[in-house]
Amino acid sequence: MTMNTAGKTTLHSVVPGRSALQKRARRWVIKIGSSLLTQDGQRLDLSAMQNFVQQILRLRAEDIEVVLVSSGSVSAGKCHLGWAQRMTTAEERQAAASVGQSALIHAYENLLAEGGTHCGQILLTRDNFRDRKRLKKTRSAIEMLLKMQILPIINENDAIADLDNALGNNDHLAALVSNVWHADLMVLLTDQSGLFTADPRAQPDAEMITEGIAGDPRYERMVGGSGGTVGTGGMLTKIHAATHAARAGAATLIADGRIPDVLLRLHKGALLGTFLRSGKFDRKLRRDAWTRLQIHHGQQWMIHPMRRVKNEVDVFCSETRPVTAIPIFNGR
Ligand SMILES: Nc1ncnc2c1ncn2[C@@H]1O[C@H](COP(=O)(O)OP(=O)(O)O)[C@@H](O)[C@H]1O
Ligand SMILES: N[C@@H](CCC(=O)OP(=O)(O)O)C(=O)O
Repeated sequence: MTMNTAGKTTLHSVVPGRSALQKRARRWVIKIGSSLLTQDGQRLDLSAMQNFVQQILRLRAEDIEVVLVSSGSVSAGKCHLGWAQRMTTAEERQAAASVGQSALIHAYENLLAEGGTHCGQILLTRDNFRDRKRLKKTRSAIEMLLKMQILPIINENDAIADLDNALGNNDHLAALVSNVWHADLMVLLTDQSGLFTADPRAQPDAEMITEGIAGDPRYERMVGGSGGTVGTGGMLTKIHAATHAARAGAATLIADGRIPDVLLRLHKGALLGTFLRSGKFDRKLRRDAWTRLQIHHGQQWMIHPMRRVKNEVDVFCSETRPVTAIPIFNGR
């Protein structure tokens, strides 16, 4: 913050830090990858699922709306069918997804019932995002469930997806859902701490990126494929998803879902994982969010209205001596 001789206070940086953004995000899309939901890519890991469900219920108790995008149907189906071998045809994958999806949703429903609530399953393909009418239908399905305090659990409809309508991975699906539903934050939970400068399985000395801008072209050169046997897209689909979600203003967090209470800690502003800002959201914040400034005059704090000039905030003060100013975000 600087002050010129005319007694004009200019606040140069009005975009809050990631911690503040995490605390303020009210609409979360949370995507959980197969590697976190299954034990070694085999049967569903019910205790891990219970842990995620409990965290989501606690977020909801804090007035956060949550939409869950859950992978796991193909792995669960393979296990149910006793298929140890690798699937070779698209039809086998479809069958595994069909069987596994019902097991997956049954497990979620049982876990949510313990918390006195339900889930609503929504299975989508690319077709559901093709035109305005179908987009509206997708959004209204999500919103109705939320209004009824039911947790929407979304997956790709792999049982019927074909070359024309397949999305291919749930990172992409989570980004589409974030855009349709106007999420503030998309959390991609995976089996690594975040995005590293190289695949940490191949390069153990790679460093984690803690914060950046979604769409930064340097990230594409850092990622390798999926490291495990169950995940599909690796980090590449996650950074593409972040770029996509950012277009509608959602920030993305890529974090390790095995960290105890990871979602709750993120909500408290903890600096875990990789935070990828949406440039669009930042611009919107500069434009809309700061409504007044609290300014320290002598012994008193006073509220000043403010004036915006381009992307900066100007405040006229009656006094010429330096002041301390705290921006007020949307009235808070
Ligand atoms: N630059 C990178 N940073 C972190 N992980 C990476 C990177 N490049 C590739 N990966 C791999 O991506 C994997 C996570 O993606 P994936 O297996 O598809 O998980 P999920 O099932 O959670 O979507 C990691 O286990 C890791 O080996
Ligand atoms: N729709 C598929 C998951 C596809 C997918 O993106 O998997 P992952 O990389 O583990 O998140 C399933 O339910 O098995």
